[in-house]
Amino acid sequence: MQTRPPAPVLTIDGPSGSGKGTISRLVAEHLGWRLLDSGALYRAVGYAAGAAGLDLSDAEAVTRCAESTRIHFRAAPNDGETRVIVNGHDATDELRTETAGAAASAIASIPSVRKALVDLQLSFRKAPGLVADGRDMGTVIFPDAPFKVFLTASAAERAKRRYKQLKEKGLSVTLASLQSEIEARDTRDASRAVAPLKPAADALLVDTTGMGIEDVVAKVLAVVKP
Ligand SMILES: Nc1ncnc2c1ncn2[C@@H]1O[C@H](COP(=O)(O)OP(=O)(O)O)[C@@H](O)[C@H]1O
Ligand SMILES: Nc1ccn([C@H]2C[C@H](O)[C@@H](COP(=O)(O)OP(=O)(O)O)O2)c(=O)n1
Repeated sequence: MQTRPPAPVLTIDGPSGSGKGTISRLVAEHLGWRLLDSGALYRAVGYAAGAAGLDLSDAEAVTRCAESTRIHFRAAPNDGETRVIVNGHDATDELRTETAGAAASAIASIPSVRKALVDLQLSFRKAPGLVADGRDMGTVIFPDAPFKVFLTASAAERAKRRYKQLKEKGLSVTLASLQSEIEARDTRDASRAVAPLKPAADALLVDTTGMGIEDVVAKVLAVVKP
């Protein structure tokens, strides 16, 4: 019996505000591939743990929460933002805040929490292909991915982008606090023992500081060969 080769994967890793989400969505649309926003899974677990009143440093309790939380993505009508449904509740709005990002980063440093989310992430790999956005897509979850990119940009530029994005969504934030939150999250994500934020050895590094979105998309698409 012939075994079919696994569906191709393009991994897009990088720090907060480097453009992973935006670029992944545009590239997945262009290729007609599926999309995995792995950060949303960590945000969802952080949110569910908070809603249950758990101490986010209680590894056992948060792991049980990661194992039992039901997370679904639902395409929004009219090409709107994909909704994230956590235990039956549409938590999309709650998940996009910096508080949710910090909670996600905290619970993501617990190895057993990461383990609890592996099978769900692997299940997104289906024909015709997958664009996977996160911190460890190219290093841990899909190490055999044929196409890998690592996006970066200066912390100042990433803070500016996030500021504009959150303001447009009507959230009240300051540039200085965003930059220090982003830097604190970078440090925690890059220094944890398991699956730290770092480029895969075979990833193309793209510094997007000063680059427009269309230029980044073109550069990333050039990595994907038929
Ligand atoms: N190259 C770029 N130039 C300018 N703004 C960008 C660029 N890439 C992304 N953005 C904007 O920056 C914000 C953060 O991007 P996002 O894709 O959410 O980053 P990440 O997923 O890495 O945190 C968004 O508002 C997005 O439109
Ligand atoms: N593959 C992943 C994705 C996210 N995480 C953790 C670490 C990140 O700080 C948080 C939030 O990730 P997310 O990609 O949603 O955040 P940004 O959009 O980059 O600000 O989750 C992770 O550890 N591994």
